[in-house]
Parts: sequence; C-alpha cells; structure tokens
Amino acid sequence: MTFQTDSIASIVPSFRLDGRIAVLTGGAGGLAVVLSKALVAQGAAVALVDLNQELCDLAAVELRQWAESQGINPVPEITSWSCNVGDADQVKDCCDKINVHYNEVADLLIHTAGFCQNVPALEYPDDKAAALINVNLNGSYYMSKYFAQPLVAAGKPGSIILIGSMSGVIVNHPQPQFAYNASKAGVIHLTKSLACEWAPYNIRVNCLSPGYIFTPLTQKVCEGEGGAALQAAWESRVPVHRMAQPQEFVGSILYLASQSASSYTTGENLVVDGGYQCW
Ligand SMILES: NC(=O)c1ccc[n+]([C@@H]2O[C@H](COP(=O)([O-])OP(=O)(O)OC[C@H]3O[C@@H](n4cnc5c(N)ncnc54)[C@H](O)[C@@H]3O)[C@@H](O)[C@H]2O)c1
Ligand SMILES: OC[C@@H](O)C(O)[C@H](O)CO
Repeated sequence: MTFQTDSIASIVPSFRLDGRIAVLTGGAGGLAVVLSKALVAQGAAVALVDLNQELCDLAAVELRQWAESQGINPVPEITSWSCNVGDADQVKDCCDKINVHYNEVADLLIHTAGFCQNVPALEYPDDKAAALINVNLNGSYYMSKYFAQPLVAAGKPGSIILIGSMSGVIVNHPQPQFAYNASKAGVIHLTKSLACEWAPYNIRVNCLSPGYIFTPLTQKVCEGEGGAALQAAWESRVPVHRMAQPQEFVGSILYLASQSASSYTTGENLVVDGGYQCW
C-alpha cells in the first residue's frame, strides 16, 4: 500500500465522521451521553442501544435537542434501541434492525454497556458473578460479532471500540470487584484476538480503558455511605489526584474511530487513567 504525502489532507488526519453510522451501546450511560454528542458533532448518525429503553429514548431526544441548540444542521439521524447485550439473540436482532433502519451497514461500534459490583470473592454468589461476566465480557463479544458479520458480508471497512477499564490491567484498591476486573481483562484480550481475526476484513478493533470517571457508575458509590473517604482513597492513588470527566475520553474515541488517524492502530488497549497504573 502506498500513501501520498503531497497535500495537507494526506498528512493531517480528519476526525470528521460524516457518513458513518455509529452504534453506541450503554447509550443512556454517563460516558455515552457525552460521547454521543461528539459523534453527532462530527457528523455521524448515532444508534443508541441500552437495556433501559426509557432512559435511552430520553437520551436520544436530549441528544437531538442538544444538536439543534448547537446549530448542527442537518442533525444526523439519531435513533434509540432496547437490547440486553448479554443476550446473543437480542444483540443479533438489534444489530440487524439498525442496519435495516439506516438502509446501510453501521461501520462504527462504541461499546460502553457494562456495570460494576463491589463484592468480596469469598462471598460473591456464583450466579451473580457469572451474570456480570456475561454482560461485560460475553456482551462485548456478541456486540462485536453481530456488528461485524454484516460488515464482512458487505465488504465494508469498520472500527470497533470496546470499553475496558484500568481494572483490566490493575486491581483496584480498596474495593473488592474480582468479577468486574476479570471481565475487563477479558475485554482487553478479546480486543486483541478479534483485531487479528478481522484485520483481513479491514475491521479495526481497539479498546479504551478509562480510570475513575464521574458517571452514575461511580456516583452511586461516591455518594453512598463512606463514599467520600473512598473517593479520597481513589484520588490519592491517581498521579493527577482527581477523577476524570466523561469529556476527557472524547479525543481518544475520535482518534480510534477515525479511519485516517488510526488506520494502523488495531488490537490496542489505550489506557487513559490520569497515570494510575504508573504507581
Ligand atoms: N465510570 C468509571 O469510572 C469507569 C471507569 C472505567 C471503565 N468504565 C466502563 O465504561 C463503561 C460505561 O460506564 P459508565 O461510567 O458510563 O456507566 P453508566 O452506569 O453510567 O452507564 C452504563 C450503561 O450501560 C447500560 N447497561 C448495563 N447493562 C446493560 C446490558 N446488559 N445491556 C445493555 N445496556 C446495559 C446501563 O443501562 C447504562 O445506561 C462501562 O463499560 C464501564 O465498565 C467506567
Ligand atoms: O477502575 C475504574 C473503573 O473501572 C470503575 O470506576 C471502578 O473500578 C469501579 O469500582
């Protein structure tokens, strides 16, 4: 493959996503609500997918209103879909319906759906731990597989961004969460495995692994009993001494989504954690 370097456009990548169709799971969640704005601002149509239909519908309405308020014209098509990502049949059905609706195969998957539980391993009910691993790890596989199959059939390139966590490379302290940590370590290695299998189809698969972010996932812990002390303990272990805001992940997502900026990036786990894993 030869690359031109005779114009600015052939050297400086574009982060525009015009014409792309993005499937954004966990679409009603704290990280996705901000990422969805960035996707729409860059010109992508967005299909929000979440277990919580009501909140997902509301997120779609609010996203459209936000885009209009920002003068984005035309507003790319925004839709809302209900799906349990831990159920393979539901995932296949949802991916198929999105492609039929847009009359085109979606080519960008950002998979944020997932959850965390703090339970000591010796006391964790087996079915509860298995259910978490099913959603976080198997769900990442189901979404990737049923997103990729139609792309391969259509011979269209695409980009998959799975959301791991720094918990996939370190063990958080002091809260116990072995099932979450193991599920996220699995997501990171799933990323590498799929990247190798799907490179021949021009489908790049990468993982973004955040540190602690202020979203409903952490807010319910930080605002509960003993939450302030826990947050202080977390922040004392972060070199930048604070938690992140969701918008601090937009740059990484746009980089991994852009076919020109990250054309040679696949199988990567991008850890964005304020330096947590350095200490
Ligand atoms: N918040 C953090 O500190 C943090 C740090 C690292 C990684 N992460 C990861 O980032 C992702 C997004 O987290 P967030 O902070 O936005 O959490 P969040 O709780 O705000 O959002 C998660 C969303 O996923 C949805 N969801 C959960 N289970 C689902 C299922 N079975 N099917 C479909 N949707 C489901 C929820 O309804 C929710 O809308 C998660 O994968 C999380 O593990 C979060
Ligand atoms: O490690 C950061 C996140 O994955 C998450 O916020 C945390 O582990 C929840 O306890």
